[in-house]
Amino acid sequence: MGQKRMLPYHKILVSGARGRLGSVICTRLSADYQIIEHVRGLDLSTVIALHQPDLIIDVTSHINILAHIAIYQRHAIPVIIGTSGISPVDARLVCEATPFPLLIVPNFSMGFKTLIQQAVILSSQYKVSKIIETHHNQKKDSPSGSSLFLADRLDTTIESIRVPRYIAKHEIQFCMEGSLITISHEVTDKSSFIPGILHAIEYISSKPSAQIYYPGS
Ligand SMILES: NC(=O)C1=CN([C@@H]2O[C@H](COP(=O)(O)OP(=O)(O)OC[C@H]3O[C@@H](n4cnc5c(N)ncnc54)[C@H](OP(=O)(O)O)[C@@H]3O)[C@@H](O)[C@H]2O)C=CC1
Ligand SMILES: O=C(O)C1=N[C@H](C(=O)O)C[C@H](O)C1
Repeated sequence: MGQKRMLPYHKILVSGARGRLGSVICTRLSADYQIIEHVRGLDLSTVIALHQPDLIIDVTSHINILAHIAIYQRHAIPVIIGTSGISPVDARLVCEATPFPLLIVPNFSMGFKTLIQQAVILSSQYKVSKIIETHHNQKKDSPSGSSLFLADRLDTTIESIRVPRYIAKHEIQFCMEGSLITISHEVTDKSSFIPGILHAIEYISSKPSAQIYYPGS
């Protein structure tokens, strides 16, 4: 009979628990972890002090994320930030000022890391033309968080497109003598974020320093 694997955490607080991504995370993680739901209107610091989670996942909004991070820094509990809208400059400042495990994860989809790796290789041979990011029209921030980090890495511009009933796509165009090369990563099912979230939970349990993190091999 196989032994049950020891889980790295017991009690996970999910801020943004009732949102599109938060609800998928809570459903999946509730099989293995005790989930504390933090929703708008509840004082975040009070909820943390009351429930003493051993890990926090934030999937809320670009408007409040820096204020939430300041609260996490006061409580010094390991935290995974999936919320977009943090600029690469702010992300680096947050990491420098955080002496405990904090992961800023611009994109939980495992394939996104491959997109970055391939883009970096191509950018050494071709001129990067632009990034095009396409998302569902309920998305509140623009450009997407992932495209901000891509643009920072590739030193290029971003075009944003919003479409009803869409999930997410990031494309990078490279140009060469009268032709274009385009590479892209598209999320076709929100469940594709879950393996990356599990990967991030495993990784943060190894107590890394605060960092920008892309799940995947
Ligand atoms: N890293 C990644 O791979 C991914 C990141 N994201 C990012 O995650 C975030 C959430 O996305 P999504 O679930 O689609 O968005 P939703 O708007 O569906 O969900 C966000 C949830 O957070 C709540 N919320 C907003 N502000 C606060 C606050 N101050 N305190 C507590 N709860 C709050 C919202 O409540 P209310 O409805 O009342 O506003 C809502 O329930 C976005 O920044 C998005 O870009 C999304 C997908 C993948
Ligand atoms: O809001 C979304 O949906 C997504 N947000 C993230 C971003 O802004 O980069 C990641 C993914 O593209 C889905």
